[in-house]
Amino acid sequence: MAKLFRAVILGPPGSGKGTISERVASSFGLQHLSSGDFLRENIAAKTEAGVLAKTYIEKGALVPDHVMTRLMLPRLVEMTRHSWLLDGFPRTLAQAEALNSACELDVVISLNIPLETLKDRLRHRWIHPASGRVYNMRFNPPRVQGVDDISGEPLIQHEDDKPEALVARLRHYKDVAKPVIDLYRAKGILHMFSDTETDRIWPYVSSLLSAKIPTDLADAQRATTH
Ligand SMILES: Nc1nc2c(ncn2[C@@H]2O[C@H](COP(=O)(O)OP(=O)(O)O)[C@@H](O)[C@H]2O)c(=O)[nH]1
Ligand SMILES: Nc1ccn([C@@H]2O[C@H](COP(=O)(O)OP(=O)(O)O)[C@@H](O)[C@H]2O)c(=O)n1
Repeated sequence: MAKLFRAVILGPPGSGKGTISERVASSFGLQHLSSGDFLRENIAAKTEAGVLAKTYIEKGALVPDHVMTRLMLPRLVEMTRHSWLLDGFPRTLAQAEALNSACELDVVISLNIPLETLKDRLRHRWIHPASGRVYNMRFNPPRVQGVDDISGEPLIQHEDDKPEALVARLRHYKDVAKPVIDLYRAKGILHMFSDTETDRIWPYVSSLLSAKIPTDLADAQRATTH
């Protein structure tokens, strides 16, 4: 079997992790696992972890490490046979250490986006809750205002994208992320991208992954997509 590829994308809320992850998934065939989407699925399904997580997310707080790792590590075990890109997990040093003991990462992509840009984007972010599809009323608006392009269902704004929760989230992110970034830098797998536009970052991410993804894996993916 071809060697599997493991990547993580780090960045503050609104930095474009979800947007870039979707491009990675469609260009390189990696499975994209968004911890935010997975949490929202658990909240919608009222699982034990979901009910607990909801109380934190509504306050703009992080879900405790033991809840996150208990949710995510079993999900990763289900994806053992796939190459994947993790988005939103790990968020803290404790989560990064738990992930370390479960698997070895090949690449960490870190998005470094100015604070004003983040605030501006999140204010305009709307999602389709059933699918997790993300719109931005300016960057990628839906074809019909307020309505999902595919299902025709109404779009909503996350509780945690509303102004009250937003500022607390952005402030907290930096403190918590720094040791995670330092850990991956020390391991020599960190790749940092700084810009205000996803479209300018994407070509660099794409060429990094083209260089890093093992040729036999890329060949296998080409064979399945053509
Ligand atoms: N204006 C603008 N908006 C962007 C850009 N990249 C992503 N967005 C939007 O910004 C919001 C946050 O992006 P998302 O990928 O959800 O970020 P995440 O929170 O890091 O996963 C979404 O509404 C995106 O559509 C960009 O380059 N410019
Ligand atoms: N590892 C994680 C991931 C998400 N979360 C929570 O879930 C929310 C939504 O996650 P997300 O990844 O969709 O959103 P962003 O905060 O990246 O925009 C976060 O704001 C956190 O409250 C967490 O506590 N810990």
